[in-house]
Amino acid sequence: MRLIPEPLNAQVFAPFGEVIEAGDAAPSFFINGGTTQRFHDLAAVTMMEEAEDSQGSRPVHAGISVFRGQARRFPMMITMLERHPKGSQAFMPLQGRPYFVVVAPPGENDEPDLSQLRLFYASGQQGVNYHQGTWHHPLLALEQTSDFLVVDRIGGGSNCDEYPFPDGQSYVIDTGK
Ligand SMILES: NC(=O)N[C@@H](O)C(=O)O
Ligand code: NI
Repeated sequence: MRLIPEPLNAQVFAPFGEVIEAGDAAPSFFINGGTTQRFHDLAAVTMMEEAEDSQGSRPVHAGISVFRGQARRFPMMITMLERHPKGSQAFMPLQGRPYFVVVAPPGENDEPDLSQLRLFYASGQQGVNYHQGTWHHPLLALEQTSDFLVVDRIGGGSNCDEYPFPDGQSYVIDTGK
């Protein structure tokens, strides 16, 4: 089955997370004597604490990392999704390059509802913050190797559930170029 890319905006992405974008619709105010416009609280970082029994591990914190994603080749077969049940995960492009986002809503089951699978085209000015538990495909950089600032939970316990699609069930994504 082929997934059709949809333009990304805060409304359509709301079931999956937030869009991080310094646009006209974003709440903002001026600080630093009017020299800086603060686009305020665009997304929430959520994290679950350590399990009681995790001895000696570093305290849970929101880590800031850089992901250097290699350009994917298209058309591409999507055969799995993952989720982070203990924390949110945010991606912000650092070089203004577009990327694809594949998501399915979070839920109580151990499997995503693939009937609600969505493909979004994110511009190079849009970041995404996946809600805790939102099913998503790992980073899908387009065109060229691209750097992304990533904010997610660093801490103990298992925080990455992977779901390989059942045999014979796969989805094709393409840039249409
Ligand atoms: N595994 C990892 O750190 N990256 C994924 O979570 C991803 O969403 O790219
Ligand atoms: Ni992830």
